[in-house]
Amino acid sequence: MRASLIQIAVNEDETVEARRLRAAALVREQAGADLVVLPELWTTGAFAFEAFDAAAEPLRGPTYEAMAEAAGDAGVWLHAGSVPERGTDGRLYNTSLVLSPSGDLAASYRKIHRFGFDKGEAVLMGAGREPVTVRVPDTTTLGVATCYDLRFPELFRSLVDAGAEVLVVPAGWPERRRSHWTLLARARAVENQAFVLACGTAGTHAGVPQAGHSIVVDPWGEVLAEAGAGEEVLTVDLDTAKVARTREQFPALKDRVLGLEPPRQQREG
Ligand SMILES: NC(=O)CCC(=O)C(=O)O
Repeated sequence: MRASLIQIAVNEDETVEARRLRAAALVREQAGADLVVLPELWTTGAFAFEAFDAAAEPLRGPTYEAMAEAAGDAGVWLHAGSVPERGTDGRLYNTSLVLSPSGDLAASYRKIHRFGFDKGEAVLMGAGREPVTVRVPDTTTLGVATCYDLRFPELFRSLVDAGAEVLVVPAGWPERRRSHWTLLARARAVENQAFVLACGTAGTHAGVPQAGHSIVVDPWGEVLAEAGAGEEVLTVDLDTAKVARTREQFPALKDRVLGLEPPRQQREG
């Protein structure tokens, strides 16, 4: 499977509409890839909280339309990153879109773990409740997660339990915590014996410099490719059969012990 991660720059001197056109052109340039990935909330920037409301769109809104056309022209599966979705309940959600080469909406995923503690996304957006996998015919099963989700291993385990072999993580991760990004991407790959494709943004928006450094990790935890800090397309050929080989040769996933008792508190002294 050839995967291309588009680490697009999100800067405030570019309008949402201009960036959408640029992203569509970048997707078209990836013809020949099997899977193309864009980052989290790349229309506004993940930290541009004040922009979410004005840029919010329905699931099949302008970003879906533009990306469906681009995926169709390129003949690729497209994880179009996430958009600020205005749900039919009127709430905002951080929603990822996965499109087939014919432009159909193959899957959507509302980010489960919202970032910001008691500020920003955590208060402005609703939380998703459902982990999502999507089958890419003739190749593999993708498990999807978004940015801050990377810190919650139980979500990834549920994706693996549902058959995921390639974990796709669009993000808008800040430079300030870049060491966590790399470490967590590798940890999720090793513990789940799966590929991790983690696609971040470049540039600076809302005063938050972005880490870039999109990364592709194999099921053994080896880094197959890593981007720099600027706008870049990272293209990697994945030997997807390596997932089954790794799980067979080092069957740690089979040694899981489920349904543990609650921790017993030892009496001190
Ligand atoms: N957009 C995000 O989810 C940011 C996550 C983040 O900055 C962190 O986990 O650290």
